[in-house]
Amino acid sequence: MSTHVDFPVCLRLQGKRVLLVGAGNIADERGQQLVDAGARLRVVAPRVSPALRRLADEGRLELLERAYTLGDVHGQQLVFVATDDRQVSEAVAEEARALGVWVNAADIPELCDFTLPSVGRRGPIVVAVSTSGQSPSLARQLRRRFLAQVGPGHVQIARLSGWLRKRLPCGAERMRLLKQLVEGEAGELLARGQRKAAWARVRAALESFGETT
Ligand SMILES: C[C@@]1(CC(=O)O)C2=NC(=C\c3[nH]c(c(CCC(=O)O)c3CC(=O)O)Cc3[nH]c(c(CC(=O)O)c3CCC(=O)O)/C=C3\N/C(=C\2)[C@@H](CCC(=O)O)[C@]3(C)CC(=O)O)/[C@H]1CCC(=O)O
Ligand SMILES: NC(=O)c1ccc[n+]([C@@H]2O[C@H](COP(=O)([O-])OP(=O)(O)OC[C@H]3O[C@@H](n4cnc5c(N)ncnc54)[C@H](O)[C@@H]3O)[C@@H](O)[C@H]2O)c1
Repeated sequence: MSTHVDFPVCLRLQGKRVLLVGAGNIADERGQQLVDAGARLRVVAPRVSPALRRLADEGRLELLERAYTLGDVHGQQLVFVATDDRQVSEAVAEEARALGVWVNAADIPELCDFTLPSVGRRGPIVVAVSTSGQSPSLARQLRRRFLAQVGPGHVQIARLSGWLRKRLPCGAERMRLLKQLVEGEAGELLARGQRKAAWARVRAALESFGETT
């Protein structure tokens, strides 16, 4: 039995050049997620799903309606392949590897430099479950279960924390305050949906911000 474990990262794809080869069922969701993440996406495929065509019409991705050809990976920073032709996936992965560009081939682990976890989102919170390639079905089931535990209060805490970290100078005092926001009373109140009471606690904490530094 394989003992390897995959290493999780969260990529910041804003403005990055990403190639997606294939534009069918699987590519559909990938394309949407990549565009949402701000990637400069180029899609290459002879058959194109209506959703990907719509994104192209809206100018959110570049569409090349033709088969993959050697050279397509050149200049790209990340590559996804989701075709129904194993030989094409192999050719794309080979070109990517020759150029040192990371590649994911849907459902073909041996061609993957990275795999995709099962992902769910609530605002800025991302729940991602990987089974290191052992059971994608289990990854999906666990992801659904974990995501159900993330409530609107958690999203508010994350957003509030993000807002505060932009405005308060970093340092021990800010760290204490932001930790308190999650672990203390304000966090509990927000998680229970008691926004007004939570805000009162946050305001009080903000008023005393800096007093102990
Ligand atoms: C999580 C998810 C993300 C995504 O694709 O977006 C994803 N597969 C999903 C679903 C899914 N895929 C498959 C089934 C059928 C049941 C089953 O096999 O369990 C289901 C379940 C379903 O469809 O319900 C078949 C399958 N998948 C792979 C193989 C090849 C092999 O195992 O050798 C085969 C057999 C093909 C065959 O038999 O021919 C391989 C991979 N699939 C991965 C990711 C990577 C490892 C993830 C991990 O570490 O857990 C990895 C290694 C490479 C990659 O694709 O990146 C997505 C969940 C979407 C969601 O959350 O809704
Ligand atoms: N991860 C998952 O959850 C999952 C589930 C089902 C299937 N799959 C696998 O994903 C792959 C794609 O499945 P699908 O349902 O999206 O297939 P699909 O038939 O809907 O789409 C295939 C796409 O590949 C394109 N293509 C074919 N030859 C090409 C070439 N030479 N150059 C560029 N593009 C080319 C087609 O134009 C089409 O857009 C299959 O290998 C399938 O086994 C993955």
